Amino acid sequence: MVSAMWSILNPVKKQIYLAIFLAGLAVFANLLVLASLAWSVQALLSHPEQMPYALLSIALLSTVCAYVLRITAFNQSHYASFRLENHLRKQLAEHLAKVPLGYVENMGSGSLAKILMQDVKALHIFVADSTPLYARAYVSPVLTFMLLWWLDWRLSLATVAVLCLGLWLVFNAFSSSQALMQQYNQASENVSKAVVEYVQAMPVVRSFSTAEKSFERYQHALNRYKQVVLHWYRRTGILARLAQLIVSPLPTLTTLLWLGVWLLNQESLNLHHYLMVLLISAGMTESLLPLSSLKHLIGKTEMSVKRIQEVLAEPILPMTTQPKYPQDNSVVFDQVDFRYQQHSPLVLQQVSFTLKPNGITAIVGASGAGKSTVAKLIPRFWDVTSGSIRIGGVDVRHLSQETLMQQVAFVLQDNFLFSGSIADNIRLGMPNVSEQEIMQAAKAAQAHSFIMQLPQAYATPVGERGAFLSGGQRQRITIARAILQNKPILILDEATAFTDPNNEIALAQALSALIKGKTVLMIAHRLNSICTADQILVFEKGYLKEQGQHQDLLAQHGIYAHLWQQQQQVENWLITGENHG
Ligand SMILES: Nc1ncnc2c1ncn2[C@@H]1O[C@H](COP(=O)(O)OP(=O)(O)OP(=O)(O)O)[C@@H](O)[C@H]1O
Repeated sequence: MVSAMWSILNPVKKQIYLAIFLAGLAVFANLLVLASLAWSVQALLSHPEQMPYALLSIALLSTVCAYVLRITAFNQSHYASFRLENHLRKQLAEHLAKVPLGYVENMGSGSLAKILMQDVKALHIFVADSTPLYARAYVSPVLTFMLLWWLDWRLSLATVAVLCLGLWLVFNAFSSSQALMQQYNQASENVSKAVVEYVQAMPVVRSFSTAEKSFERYQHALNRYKQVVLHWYRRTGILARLAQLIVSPLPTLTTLLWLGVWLLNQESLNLHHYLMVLLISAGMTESLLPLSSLKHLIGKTEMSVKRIQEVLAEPILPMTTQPKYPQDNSVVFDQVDFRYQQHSPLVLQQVSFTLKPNGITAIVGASGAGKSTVAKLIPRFWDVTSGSIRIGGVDVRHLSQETLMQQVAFVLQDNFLFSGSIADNIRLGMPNVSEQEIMQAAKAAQAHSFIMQLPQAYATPVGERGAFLSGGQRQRITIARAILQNKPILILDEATAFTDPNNEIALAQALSALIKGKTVLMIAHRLNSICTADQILVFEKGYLKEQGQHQDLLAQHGIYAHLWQQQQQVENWLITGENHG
C-alpha cells in the first residue's frame, strides 16, 4: 500500500525528495550545533581562560542554517502538497469526464465530492507534514549514531540498545493496531455517512415522523466509533505509553550515566568525550518520536489513496478516433442485450425497436422492467453488452462525445439547478444566447410569468438545488433550457405525481412546445397521458413484449391492456374511494 501511496505522489516526487533532503540537512545542522557546543564545553574545560569563539560561531551559524533549511524544507513540502492537490483534482475531474456517466450516477455526487475534496485534502496534509518527519525519523538517528560511534563506540552501542528497545515497542504498539486502525477508519467513515444521511434526509424523515429512526442510525454509528476508539486505546495504550517513556531521554541518560561512570572508573573513558556523548545522545531517542507520528499519518492517508485510485482505475468509455455524423434523428435499438456488471444477469434482452424521426414513443412497464435503462443507453450512460444502438444510422459508439451530446437531451424528474441566476440556469452551456432568446424559451416553457414574480426576475439566484422553487417550477426551467438547446432527440421522464392541476396544465403546454419536431422517447408512468403517442413500447423483465399504438395494444388484451385496466381501477378508487375489483 505504501508503494501505491508513492505512485500517487509521482508528479511531485522530485519536490518531495528535495524537501526531504533539505530537512535532512537541517537535521545535520542541528547535530552540528550540539557537537560544536559539546566541543566548546570541552575547550572551556581544558582552557578555562580562553573563550572558544570559533566553535561558538560554528554553533551560531549552524543554528541559523538549521532554521533556514527547516523553513525551506517546509516551504517545499507545502508547495508540493498544493501542486499535488491541484494535479489530483484535475486528474480526477478529467477522468470522471471520460468514464461512463452511469458510473458517476452510481457513485453519487456526495461520494465523489468527498473523494475530490476530503481524500485529496488528506494527501495534501500527508505531503505537507510527512516530508520533514521522514527526514527527522530516518536521518537523525543515523547521523547521531555515526557521531556517537566516532566519540565512543561502547556508549554509542548502549544508546542504540535503548533505541532498539524503544523502536521494538513503538512498532509493536502500532503493528498490533493495524487492524484496529482499519476499524477506526471504517467507523469514522460510517459516522460521516450517517451525519450526511441524517441531514440530507431531514425533510423526508421529519414529515414521516421517523426522525428517531434516522437519529438512531447516527447514534449507532457514533457508539460504534466510541467503542472502537476505546478498544484501541485499551489494547495499545500500555505499550504506547511504555514506548513513549523509553523514547524519552531519561532511560538513555540513566544507562549512559551508569555505564559512563563505570568506564571512567576503569579509566578507559575520556571525561570530555563522555560529556559530549551525554549532550548528543539525549536527542537520539527523541528522534524516534516522528516515526510513530509518521505511521499514524500513513495509516490515515492510505484509505484516501485507495478511494482515489479506485476512481482513477475505472475504465474510460472508449471513444472513436474517426467520428461519423448521424444522417437524421432516428434511433434504432438492434438486438440489444445489457447487463450492469460483468457477471450480473441481463436486464435487457434482445431488445429491437425504432424511434422514427420526429415521432413520440412512450415506454411503459412495471417498476424494474428496464425503462430507464433503455433511455440511459442512448446517450451512453453505459455501453450495450451486445447488439447496437444507432442514431441517424450511426452506432452511438462511432459518434464523438460532442456530437452525441448535441443530439440527445434528457429532461428528468429530479431536475438539478446549479447555483447561479435563473437566466444562467436556462442558458447553461450556451454562453452566447441573448436575453431575448432566454425569455422566449421561458415563455414557451410556461416559466416566464412565475420568473417575473421573483424578486430579481431572471437575475434571481437559485439555491444549491433550487430549493426555493417548487418541483414543477424547477421542471419548467429545465424545459426552457431544453427548448433553448433544441437538441433533436429528447428523452423525457414523466413526473409521477402532481398536486396542482394548474401546474400540470402549464407543464403539458411546456412539454408540447418542447417536443415539437423532435424524436421523443417518454418514460411514462400514467398511461392516460400517452394515448396519442405514435408508438408505445411495453417492457416486462427486460424484454420488449408489445409494441404499437394505444388502441392496437388494447385490442391485443396483453400486458398493456392489463396495465391499462389496472390504472383505470386505481383512478376509480381514487375518485370513489371503493374497490370495484
Ligand atoms: N445502476 C444500476 N446498477 C445495477 N443495476 C441496476 C442499475 N439501475 C437499474 N438496475 C437494475 O436494472 C433493472 C432495470 O431497472 P430500470 O431502472 O431500468 O427499471 P425501470 O423500468 O426504469 O423502473 P422504475 O419504473 O422503477 O424506474 C432493475 O432490476 C434494476 O434493479
